[in-house]
Amino acid sequence: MNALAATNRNFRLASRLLGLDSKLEKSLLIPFREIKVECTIPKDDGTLATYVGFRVQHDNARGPMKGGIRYHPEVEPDEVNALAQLMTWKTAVANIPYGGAKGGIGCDPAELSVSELERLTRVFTQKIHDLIGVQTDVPAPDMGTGPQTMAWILDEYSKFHGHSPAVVTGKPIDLGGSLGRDAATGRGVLFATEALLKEHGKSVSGQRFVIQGFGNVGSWAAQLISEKGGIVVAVSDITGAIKNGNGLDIPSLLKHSREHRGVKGFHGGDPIDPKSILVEDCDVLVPAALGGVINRENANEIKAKFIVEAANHPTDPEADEILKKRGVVILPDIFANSGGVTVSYFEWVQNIQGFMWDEEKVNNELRTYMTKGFKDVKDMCKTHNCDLRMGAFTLAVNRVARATILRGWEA
Ligand SMILES: NC(=O)C1=CN([C@@H]2O[C@H](COP(=O)(O)OP(=O)(O)OC[C@H]3O[C@@H](n4cnc5c(N)ncnc54)[C@H](OP(=O)(O)O)[C@@H]3O)[C@@H](O)[C@H]2O)C=CC1
Ligand SMILES: O=C(O)CCC(=O)C(=O)O
Repeated sequence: MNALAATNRNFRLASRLLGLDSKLEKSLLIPFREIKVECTIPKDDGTLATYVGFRVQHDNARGPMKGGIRYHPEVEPDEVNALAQLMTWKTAVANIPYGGAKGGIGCDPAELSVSELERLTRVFTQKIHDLIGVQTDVPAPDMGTGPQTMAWILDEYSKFHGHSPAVVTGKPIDLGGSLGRDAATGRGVLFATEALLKEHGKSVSGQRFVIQGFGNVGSWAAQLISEKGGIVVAVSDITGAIKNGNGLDIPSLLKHSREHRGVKGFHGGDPIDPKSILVEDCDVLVPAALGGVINRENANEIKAKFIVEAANHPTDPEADEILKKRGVVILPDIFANSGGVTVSYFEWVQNIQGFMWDEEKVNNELRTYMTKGFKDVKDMCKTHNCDLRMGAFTLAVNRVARATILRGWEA
């Protein structure tokens, strides 16, 4: 099942649990706007190259649409649509005043030079600048993008609209970024995991973790989990996978990964087949890379008791069913990785206020939001006698439906 079909299915299940009117259901599913643009840039060697960029704005009933921009070879319209819809539900679970959007460019950032990436980002921004804005649609980083990408978008957007730091989040601190945003998704994953484990009479300390992906989210999650006494026994990225049953030394692995552009070759563990990372023995599995990686091919082999979805839609519905029957507890993406967009919200608030918070305030507020989010999800699980994914979906869909009804349908 592709990402969009899977996301639509989860939405429809939640809608049925809530007893939503079928017309409202349909209206909540259809995106507000889908943008597709062709971005042609001169490469460093003088030849021209064309890339296709997307921005899907899913829903704005609760506020400006919000979501990352992904640079990855597999970016395609259905997936961007699914990710945009997930952002609508994620901002609603977090209870921050946003709707949902997502964007992406089909490209391999590892094969582009820094100046090619800058040209591509600027052309993309030129094509969408009229459709994004501080109160309309606020992009942020996702896979393959980061603070530098946001700085280029900010600069290009500001040429048309005047200096507008709040038009993107996840910016460099020197351009109005928030302290704590870089680590926020990983820190949110830690807070979410703490809340989940506490519910089961456990703590992070002493639990064995496996993490797929060692980019922004995976590497921060690994660092913060290990600082809390969690034992990270295996990690993978695109270059390979490594394992150490006694726990990987995460600070050394981070240093190695920065110096060698990947985890491959790290001497503090044994290399393993990256394909086996998800089925390695552990207590908590943290997928923090691509979508759809947990599916019917591997769901029966997964050893973890808990799955914390740091990536977006890592688990497809067939795997969800298999894992549920096997008693594996899944903390869904729209709650587990909401720390990133929550601190993006704090960044936007700081930009609008023109006042910078210290990092302690950012992290404390994040903990408050994540703790409240977990309680709200659990309350919905009780109300609807459902699992955590449906708890999160019913919470979100109900909030967005209420806002939509309150705003009215008059033309
Ligand atoms: N950044 C954010 O704030 C948020 C991100 N997310 C989600 O988290 C996930 C990761 O995003 P982010 O950390 O930002 O992205 P990054 O680009 O920073 O990192 C992605 C990581 O995944 C690795 N990777 C890519 N393909 C594979 C593969 N086939 N097997 C194993 N590892 C792979 C990459 O390896 P390499 O570096 O070697 O290419 C890299 O380590 C995505 O699903 C994203 O949507 C969710 C919420 C917020
Ligand atoms: O920080 C943001 O605005 C969005 C991050 C994002 O794309 C996500 O949560 O998937």
